[in-house]
Amino acid sequence: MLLEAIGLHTYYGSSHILHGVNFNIRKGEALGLMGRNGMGKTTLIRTMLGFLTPKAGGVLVRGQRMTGGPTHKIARLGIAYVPEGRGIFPNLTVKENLIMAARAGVEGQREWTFERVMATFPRLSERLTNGGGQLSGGEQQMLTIGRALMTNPDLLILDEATEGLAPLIVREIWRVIREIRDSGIATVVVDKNHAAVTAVTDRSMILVKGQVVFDGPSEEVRNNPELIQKHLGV
Ligand SMILES: Nc1ncnc2c1ncn2[C@@H]1O[C@H](COP(=O)(O)OP(=O)(O)OP(=O)(O)O)[C@@H](O)[C@H]1O
Repeated sequence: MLLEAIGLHTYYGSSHILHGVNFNIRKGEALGLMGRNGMGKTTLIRTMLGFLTPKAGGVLVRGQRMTGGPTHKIARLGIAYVPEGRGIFPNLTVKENLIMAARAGVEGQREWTFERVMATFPRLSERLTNGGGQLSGGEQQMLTIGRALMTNPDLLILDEATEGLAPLIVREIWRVIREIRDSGIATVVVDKNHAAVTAVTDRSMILVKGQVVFDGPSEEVRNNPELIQKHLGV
């Protein structure tokens, strides 16, 4: 198992957000994490990455106990995170942003090179000498994903990667997510678009008020309009 959470209870101050959440993902698996606003998706991710320490429950990364972090050690175990909003260096060029992030994966793999990232994001290859801060929102999102890929992760976690972007860019991001999945990197995709999520993932989880109400094949979500209406519908 790449990443596993057992019985997580996470709080912000006195608000109890996660109520005994179990989570797991294995190598190469593509998992959709869904639920309406405020149901705890980001809190779950942030707890598993060590940014938050749960009051009860545990986090295992590659079978090692990593509850509460440290986050940099979890990242070094091959877990890359693309947070909501963006994480780039605005004063560095696109090329510098990418090169700075480069490293071999946990098993020494270097499949995601600068050249491969360029081939995946042709748009970025036209902006190499631009500062990160000069890019459009969509391009910044691509650069954030590109930086994550440069670390040759075994698991990539994408939190609302398409949020607020133009339709054309959104389509391109979904294409890239598919490509990443097909390259064998495990992915956790958090997104409001359940049709798109279930189309690119094998398995889906649905959170309601900090509890897992569904964990099963994405196909089952796709074919169950009632489930969608009840837990995901607007
Ligand atoms: N830093 C914080 N301090 C206090 N409460 C918070 C904090 N961050 C989130 N919350 C609350 O925790 C709950 C879960 O939020 P979370 O961001 O995990 O939900 P989410 O499912 O990711 O939704 P969204 O799609 O809105 O990001 C919400 O009620 C939110 O208001």
